[in-house]
Amino acid sequence: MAPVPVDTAFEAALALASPVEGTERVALPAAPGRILATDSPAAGPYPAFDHAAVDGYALRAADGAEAPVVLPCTDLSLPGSRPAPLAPGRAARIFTGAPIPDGADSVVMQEACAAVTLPDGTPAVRIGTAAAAGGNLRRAGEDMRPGEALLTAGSLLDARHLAAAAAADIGALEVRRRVRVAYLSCGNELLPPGAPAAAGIPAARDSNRPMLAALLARPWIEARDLGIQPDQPERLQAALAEAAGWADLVVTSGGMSVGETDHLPEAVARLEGEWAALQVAMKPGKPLGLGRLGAAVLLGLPGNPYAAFVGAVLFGGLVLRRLSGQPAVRPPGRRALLAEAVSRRPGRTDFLPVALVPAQGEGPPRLQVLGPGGSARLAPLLAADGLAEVAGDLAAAPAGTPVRFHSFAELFGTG
Ligand SMILES: Nc1nc2c(c(=O)[nH]1)N[C@H]1C(S)=C(S)[C@@H](COP(=O)(O)OP(=O)(O)OC[C@H]3O[C@@H](n4cnc5c(N)ncnc54)[C@H](O)[C@@H]3O)O[C@H]1N2
Ligand code: MOO
Repeated sequence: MAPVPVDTAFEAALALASPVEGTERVALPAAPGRILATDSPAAGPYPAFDHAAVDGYALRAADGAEAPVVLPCTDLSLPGSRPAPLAPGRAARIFTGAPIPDGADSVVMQEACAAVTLPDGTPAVRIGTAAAAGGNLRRAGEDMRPGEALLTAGSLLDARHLAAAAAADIGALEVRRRVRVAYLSCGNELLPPGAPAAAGIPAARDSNRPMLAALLARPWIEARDLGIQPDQPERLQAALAEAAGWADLVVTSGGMSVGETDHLPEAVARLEGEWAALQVAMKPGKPLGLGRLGAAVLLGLPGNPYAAFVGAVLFGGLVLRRLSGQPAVRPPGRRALLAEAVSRRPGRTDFLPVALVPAQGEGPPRLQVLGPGGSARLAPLLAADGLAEVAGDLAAAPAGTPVRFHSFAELFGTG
């Protein structure tokens, strides 16, 4: 089969997924990290009422237009109380956040005022600077108005959304149900870290499940670990059937290649699922399985740990975003330049672990490629800031070659 370009593989992955149906209403404390299901307008005005922006004195601007002026001041407005209407020609002591008394339309900061006493003993204030209409006060609804568009469906709810929702008197939000993801590793040679190996049998530590568990540890995802499956079609079939009965997405790693021990395609076929074993023109991550089992999307990642990581963040991330109802587009990255030459042949798109070189002046960020390449290498990732995508059609990649830089924040969906 001819290798498919990376963009074709992204499109094929996207075409398999559609947003999960089902929503739930959650109170704000349970909403962070969930995906908003419906556009949510402001429920109340923010600010909720006209209030003072500073500690000082409320008055009619007209009464303080020409400073200095002394105004009787016997009224008080405290936060959390309702002040009496303010009579003309008078001032009211007011504190930050307290309601503006009816009649007042200006606040003068206390630093520009002095408390004085009139000859008859009445408390008064000497206003030292001219008052401006609307000065030092915040009007109800000047930031958000009830009914006005506020939160957009598909948003991953973070601190900004929560602050705005609460301020606009939204107590609960309609979010999409969690995306259910089941994942497993394939391979007789695999053992979990720390598990004792059988005497004399070389064992490889399963790093792909912990990697996937970490990527899936998001509030909008419900993940189920289906363990390590041996290279036996029946066992794989049983695990996949269990996964597909529950999950929206099933992710496997290993068993994707062409050897006799690679049983995944057969297990999917026996379950009457669809399965396309793509050869993607990328390095690493050439073998990629895309399919469907019942209602679940199937994503088959290569076993090699770096290849599995790249496939998981690129294709897994895209499918997950689509399933979750978030905007889902091919990871865009941003334009950056290779700081040094990379040896390559035209044909496959490279995904390389890179570190941002500290900026020197203007221009796109420059990237240092880390460690020797190889689809099984993990150590170079540890010092990386993201992945560089070197376009497949480039015959060579000298220093200064423009690439797409995918930050880990972008790839992990946290940026
Ligand atoms: N004759 C060919 N052989 C291979 C080809 C090919 O085109 N022709 N492609 C190579 C490429 S590229 C890749 S990538 C791998 C993909 O193989 P599989 O997906 O079938 O993966 P395995 O064979 O099961 O394992 C490969 C490698 O990775 C280790 N592994 C597997 N799972 C895990 C895990 N969960 N945690 C850590 N390490 C894992 C496994 O022990 C092997 O070392 O095929 C090439 N071969
Ligand atoms: O495509 Mo494989 O992932 O190079 O090792």
